Amino acid sequence: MHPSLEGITLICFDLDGTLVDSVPDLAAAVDLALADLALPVAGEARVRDWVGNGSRVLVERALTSALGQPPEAERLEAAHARFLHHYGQAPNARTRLYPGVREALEGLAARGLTLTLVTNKPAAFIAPILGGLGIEGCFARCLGGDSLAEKKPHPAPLLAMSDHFEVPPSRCLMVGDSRHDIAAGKAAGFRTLAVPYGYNHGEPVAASGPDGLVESLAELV
Ligand SMILES: O=C(O)COP(=O)(O)O
Ligand SMILES: [Mg+2]
Repeated sequence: MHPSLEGITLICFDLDGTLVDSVPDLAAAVDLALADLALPVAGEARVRDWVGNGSRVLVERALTSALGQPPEAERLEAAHARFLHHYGQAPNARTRLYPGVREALEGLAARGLTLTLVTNKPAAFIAPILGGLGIEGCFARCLGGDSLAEKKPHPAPLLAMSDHFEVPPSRCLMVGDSRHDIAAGKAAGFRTLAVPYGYNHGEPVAASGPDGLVESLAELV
């Protein structure tokens, strides 16, 4: 048993940058939204550093970069609506599971652990993405960035999982790629585990002080 799992019965997984490399499709939708507004496109490398705080903040960062200043509320709403439209058309065109993810999820579920998903991505995209990759059956419950009033780094969605499954936070593990996952996990009283290969605004996630770090989720099984 991996030391991070000792005493753990419930795991909350982050999605983008932890289970799936979704930046190619996120960047495509951001660029289509920018083009709709006759603004210069951003490209994958920059979008990678902007992911992590949900779709509205992603679009806000893209507009701020394109305009050289923060957007007005009306322009942000228009661009966000265009982003949601485009991303909804093809959330899975180039999105892929990271190596080891499928084996890890299946192995952990087979051991009787309760697996859940807590993403800052809008909830509407969760089922199409998990379904497209064939991993929807691994999760007992999923929450998106708009499922509750608060999203990560707030601990609310993690505590909602702990409450729902009646598992005390000390027996819960948050697994993620960004400082928002680690901060939410710490604030919820969960153990925290980081993966270094995802998106963390260009900084190493180890700087957030997770309880553990694995190069691949396959190490868990
Ligand atoms: O949509 C985002 O900004 C990030 O989503 P995540 O919480 O699954 O990493
Ligand atoms: Mg993430």
